[in-house]
Amino acid sequence: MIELVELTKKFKQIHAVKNVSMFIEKGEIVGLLGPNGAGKSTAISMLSSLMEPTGGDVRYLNKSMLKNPAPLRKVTGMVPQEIALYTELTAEENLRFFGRLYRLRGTELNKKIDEVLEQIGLTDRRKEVVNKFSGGMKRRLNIGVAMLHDPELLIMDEPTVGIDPQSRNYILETVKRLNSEKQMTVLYTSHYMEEVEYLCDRIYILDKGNLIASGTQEQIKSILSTEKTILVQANRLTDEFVNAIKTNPTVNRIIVGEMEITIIVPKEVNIFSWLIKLAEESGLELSSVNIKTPTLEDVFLHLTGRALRD
Ligand SMILES: Nc1ncnc2c1ncn2[C@@H]1O[C@H](COP(=O)(O)OP(=O)(O)OP(=O)(O)O)[C@@H](O)[C@H]1O
Repeated sequence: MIELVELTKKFKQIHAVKNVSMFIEKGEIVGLLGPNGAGKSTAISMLSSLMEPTGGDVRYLNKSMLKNPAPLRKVTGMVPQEIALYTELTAEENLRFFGRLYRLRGTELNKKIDEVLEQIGLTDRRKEVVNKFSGGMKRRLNIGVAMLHDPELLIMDEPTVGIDPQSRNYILETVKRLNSEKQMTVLYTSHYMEEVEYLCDRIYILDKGNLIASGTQEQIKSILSTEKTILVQANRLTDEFVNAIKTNPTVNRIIVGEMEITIIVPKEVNIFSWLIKLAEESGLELSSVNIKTPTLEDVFLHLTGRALRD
């Protein structure tokens, strides 16, 4: 349905997106995962023709959209990261205002407003002004605005940042529902790997403007098939303990949290008993040592040496 072909964006000093190629098939939920500043917003701004690329192409149904983006715009709903609503107006008035911009009128508009309010779970709050809404409700209304013209493709730019867990859950479930009931195609950008793991059929991982991995979750995780991840939790950590692990030649990578350490070693390496002995020698009490099944976070760590949320 949509293809990004070697898409590039350079700002003066910054090469924000470097030769990124992606495709989105009809009916898929595709994830674009990467830490802050990875280039996700820049990539989707180019995809939705809000920003001109420095190089490359955006194609919709095999036609370039760079000179004439109208066909793609018509079928795209964009949920921006920033809330774009009139806070003095009610939920319903906002939808009416934006619906008119999409040239909806009369009963068609009323019907659409009712349908969207239902989908975002704000039917009973429709008469309330937006500045009384919680962050999560504003985000839901922001999504509703993008759905007014029945888009085939919904592009969501980190739609759950800074909201309460309940609203976040609601948004994730709404995306799933729209996809399964209305066959809506979704491009979902996030730096929360668990959201992308939960929602997406296929995933692209972006870091510093580069696409560093892509495929289904299984394909991406198979990058780690030669390694395993060990999670060590302790009541406290000491430099001595951490340094000993860091300098163990069988350890490929390590990430240190406040009370836990993630260690990546080759699959065949067994450092369980060594770790326990080391903890004893360092006077640490370990609360658990577990082998984790790989997550996308582990893949990111493996590929970049950094945590996704650094
Ligand atoms: N208009 C701009 N002018 C200059 N630099 C920019 C501009 N927009 C983005 N950048 C830079 O491009 C890089 C990628 O930013 P982008 O917003 O696309 O990342 P992101 O993955 O969406 O991260 P975030 O989650 O923080 O929005 C960053 O280094 C950013 O500072």
